[in-house]
Amino acid sequence: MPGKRSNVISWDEFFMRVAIAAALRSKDPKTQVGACIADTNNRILSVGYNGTPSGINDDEFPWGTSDDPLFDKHNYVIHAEANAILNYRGSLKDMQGGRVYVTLFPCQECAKMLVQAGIGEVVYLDDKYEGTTGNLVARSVFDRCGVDYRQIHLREQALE
Ligand SMILES: Nc1nc(=O)n([C@H]2C[C@H](O)[C@@H](COP(=O)(O)O)O2)cc1CO
Ligand SMILES: [Zn+2]
Repeated sequence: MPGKRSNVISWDEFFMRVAIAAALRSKDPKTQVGACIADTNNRILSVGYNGTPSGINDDEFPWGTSDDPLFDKHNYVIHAEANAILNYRGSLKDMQGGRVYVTLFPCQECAKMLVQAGIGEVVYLDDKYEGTTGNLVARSVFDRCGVDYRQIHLREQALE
C-alpha cells in the first residue's frame, strides 16, 4: 500500500496561490493584485483582482497616472479586495470571521470594507507601500477593529 503524499501545500499556501492566479489576470502594467476570500471552514468564497468597472473595457483603458484626475487609473480601478467582496454571490454572513489572502497589503479603503464584510484575518505577501499614509491608516483600522494581519512567504513548489 503506498503511503499518502506528505508534501502537500498548507491552506495558507493554497489560498495565496489562488490569489496569485487572480493577480495574473490584472491588466495594470505596474501593480497586479489578487485576493482570495476563504471562510472559517477553508472553503473559497470568492476571488478578485484589480481592474476597471465592468462597463470600462480594460484592454482600451489608459493604464497610466496623470496630474489630471480624469486620466489617472487610481480614480477608476476597483481594488482586488473590493472585487473579491463584490464578486461573492452568497450571503455576506458567510464571510464572518473568514480570511482574505492578498498579494499586496490592503489600502485604507479596502481595509474598511473588509472590516464591514466581517473578515477576521488578513494574510498578505507583499507590502511594497509599507509606511505610506494609506498603509498606516489601514493598519490602524485593522488594529482598532480587531482584525489580525500577518505576512507569509511562499516556497518553491513543484508537483511531485
Ligand atoms: N492592496 C491593493 N489592492 C489593489 O488592488 N491595488 C491596485 C490599485 C492599482 O491598480 C494598483 C496600484 O497601482 P500603483 O499605485 O502601484 O501604480 O494596485 C493596490 C493596492 C495597494 O494598497
Ligand atoms: Zn484597496
